[in-house]
Amino acid sequence: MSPWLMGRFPISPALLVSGRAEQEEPEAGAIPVHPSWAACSVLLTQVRLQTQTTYRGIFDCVVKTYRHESLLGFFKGMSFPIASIAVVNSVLFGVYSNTLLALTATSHRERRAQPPSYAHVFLAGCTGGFMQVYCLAPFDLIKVRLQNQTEPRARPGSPPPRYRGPVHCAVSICQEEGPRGLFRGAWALMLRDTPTLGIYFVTYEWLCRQSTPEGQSPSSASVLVAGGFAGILSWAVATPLDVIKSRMQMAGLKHRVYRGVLDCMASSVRQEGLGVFFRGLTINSARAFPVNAVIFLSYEYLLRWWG
Ligand SMILES: CN(C)C(=N)NCCC[C@H](N)C(=O)O
Repeated sequence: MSPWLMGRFPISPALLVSGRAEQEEPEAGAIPVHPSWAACSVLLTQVRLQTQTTYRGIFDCVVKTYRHESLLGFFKGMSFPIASIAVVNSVLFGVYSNTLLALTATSHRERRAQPPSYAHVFLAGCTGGFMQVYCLAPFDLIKVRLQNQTEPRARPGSPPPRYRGPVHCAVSICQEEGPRGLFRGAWALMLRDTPTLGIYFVTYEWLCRQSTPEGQSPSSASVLVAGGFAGILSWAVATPLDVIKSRMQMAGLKHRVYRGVLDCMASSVRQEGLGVFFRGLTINSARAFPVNAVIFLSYEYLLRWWG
């Protein structure tokens, strides 16, 4: 067994009380912890909490998923986001940098001596957010559909899940809902990402400037902290529309028709109250810090090498 799998996350109260965390074979209630599992489970839990009403919270969702679908259940729908992450982030950061270049006529290097105005940073961030929607929308839809499949792994005699994998999911959506079906929820995604990515880059710039002497480049620690907080703040603002986006993406499958973003908002609030907008907020914010700290550090290093 890999050393990572040896670290257990003892879910059952009996294990917590007895402190018997080190056991030979995983048993119901004890979830093996692995970094990749942790990352995937966060994404899956977030999507399920936002679109399904059967879970009482993060803990309940993790335990039920593990019991019904085993450890592999947490990796559902992950191959597409992993394959697409480089493309989507390149579009976002590429459009952001080039828009800032066009607006300020200064290169990345010159920008430390002549920092761009926050209005320019906001505008460039919004443009990046708007443009990334075109490539993010189909990948995100497929991820949400696959992560919402709660069937356990195929066993002889048990009905197969609706989608057998990402390619089958994409082909089925095209056949059943038309090619435009792949862009279901794209309006909500655009409304989510355009302003929040403006906020994301402004927060990052502001925090970097607060912790860096004038004219100097921010240290790696400043970049990590500023990137992490920019991620948390932008996801906190984005969560209400993230819930609506995920529900609209699932609507085609459930043959549920929303007349638009406002209709989806109104019907979700009518049925579940205002709290619906905050579903997945904790988990979104928790994953946002490490993910965005690393994203900004990579961005800064790449610009220093090539900028
Ligand atoms: C609030 N939003 C939408 C963002 N801050 N987006 C940019 C962050 C990208 C990163 N892949 C992430 O998932 O956090």
